[in-house]
Amino acid sequence: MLSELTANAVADAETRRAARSLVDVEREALLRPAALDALEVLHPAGQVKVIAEIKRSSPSRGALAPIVDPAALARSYELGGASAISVLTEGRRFGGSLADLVSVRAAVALPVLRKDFISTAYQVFEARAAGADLVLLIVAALDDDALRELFDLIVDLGMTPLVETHSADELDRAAALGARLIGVNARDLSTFELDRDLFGRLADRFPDGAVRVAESAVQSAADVAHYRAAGADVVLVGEALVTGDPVANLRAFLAV
Ligand SMILES: O=C(O)c1ccccc1NCC(=O)[C@H](O)[C@H](O)COP(=O)(O)O
Repeated sequence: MLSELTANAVADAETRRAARSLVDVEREALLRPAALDALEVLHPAGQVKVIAEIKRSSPSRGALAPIVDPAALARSYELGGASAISVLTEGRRFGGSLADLVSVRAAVALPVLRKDFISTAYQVFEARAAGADLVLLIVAALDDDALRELFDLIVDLGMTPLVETHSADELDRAAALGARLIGVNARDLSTFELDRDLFGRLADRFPDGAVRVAESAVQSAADVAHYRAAGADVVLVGEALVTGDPVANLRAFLAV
């Protein structure tokens, strides 16, 4: 599933590239105002922080919510106390787009994450051109050379890589990169199985000084408390926010 999602994302980026060349996208990326400092915003604090996700549908759950106005949802997230917004820009299985990211960027003052299956420099330049401050890199989808190249490009463009892992070996690879914002996704991206305890089992392997992000499987404040007790600085939440009351849920999560 992960290799299919990544291959589809590359094919879709190639289609966009036929209309908008790498040179054009690079120019747009370099003309953008500087990215927000997501590491400063997500820095560990006395309270857990939330990255709130715009997620219309998913391979594991199908349609989740008919989000007609992602900018309005992002403003609700900001009102509810989210520290950053994740925008799923993958179109085929998640129903997202770069247009969603552009409208969210214009609507909020928070850092915005491009959440997609990134494996080419073109996709990174697209992210910055659309106004992203953070870009997701999924360790399982990239070999070490690609991971290094994309990580360095994201940093060179002034953005922050969120390096996503799902095993001890992947966490070690993220640490070797020098990643300072590292996620452990409870969801196995190939089988869709959820393991809320994975974060806790890997928590000791995070490098010193890294911001620890627990991704996926938050349905309630109790789940946030579970991740927090295991050492999470930040939780990344999608489904529970798009299917429930985003402001009320965020406030409940932040009260943990
Ligand atoms: O959500 C999926 O079904 C999925 C399947 C395959 C690859 C990625 C997938 N989701 C991306 C994410 O990691 C989540 O959207 C994100 O962590 C939020 O998860 P949740 O709060 O459980 O919606």
